[in-house]
Amino acid sequence: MFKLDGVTRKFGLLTAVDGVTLDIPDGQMVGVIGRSGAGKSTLLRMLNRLVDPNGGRILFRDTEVSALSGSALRSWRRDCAMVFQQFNLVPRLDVVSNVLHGTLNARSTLSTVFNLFPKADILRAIDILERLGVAEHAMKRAEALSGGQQQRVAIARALMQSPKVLLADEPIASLDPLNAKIVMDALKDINEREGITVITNLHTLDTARTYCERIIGMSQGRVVFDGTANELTAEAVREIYGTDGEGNEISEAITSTSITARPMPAAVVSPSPAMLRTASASA
Ligand SMILES: Nc1ncnc2c1ncn2[C@@H]1O[C@H](COP(=O)(O)OP(=O)(O)OP(=O)(O)O)[C@@H](O)[C@H]1O
Repeated sequence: MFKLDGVTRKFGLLTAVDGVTLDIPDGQMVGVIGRSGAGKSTLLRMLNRLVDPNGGRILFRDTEVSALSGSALRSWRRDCAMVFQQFNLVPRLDVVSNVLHGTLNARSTLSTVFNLFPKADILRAIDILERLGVAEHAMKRAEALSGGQQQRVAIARALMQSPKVLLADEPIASLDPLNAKIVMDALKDINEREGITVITNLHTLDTARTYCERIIGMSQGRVVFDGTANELTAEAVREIYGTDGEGNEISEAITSTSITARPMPAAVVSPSPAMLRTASASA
């Protein structure tokens, strides 16, 4: 389990994450929501130490993650894999080699330079690609795939590390609703079948509601909501997202993709300019 105790990150005078204290049991699927700039990415990046906290402690089981350095830190980054909004694949490299690069940390430089991978690893990579429904593209260059396919390859690369935790930083923000659904289904499946803890930042409230057993709402670096989808009342949503600056409530439709396509309520067919500003600020 993760234990975060007063975790803080400042950038100059700005406090991006402000004294976050949380316990996350193994095997949970957690969605982190909040307005743009609320501190979601910084929080996630501190968990695998892409960003160093400058206050508080992060523990995973018996390991103090926030104190790791050198090879212990590299090993933690293997255990705590991450996927990103922009996939971060090597575009001109074929899909299967991209996935095999998930084993890079564990391999010698020489075998990496010559792209020499053991047969067992190659078969495993193909297995994982098959499970994610993209094995037929194994020999294509990553750049030839659609966004949704590339994100599934990125997830395959993360799984190749046999992680204990999978972090996903806005994994569907660049995808159309159908691909967003496929990617979220894949993350949910990994969480349920393998018991891997999944912690994902999401811009869209309805996605968090649909997929995450636990939702953490952040505002100005602080956790202002921690509960289930059912507990996420209109009042809690208001506390997380605030108002549009003119006192109007933020409509849930504005924090929504249409993964679960719903008719737009009349009130948001013609949103006010302030609401549009809020929506694009959080897009
Ligand atoms: N490397 C950095 N240097 C300076 N400021 C930063 C840095 N990273 C983040 N910030 C600031 O910290 C605050 C929180 O940023 P963060 O990216 O964590 O928010 P977020 O909730 O993930 O937003 P978004 O949904 O837009 O990605 C923002 O004000 C941002 O500008």
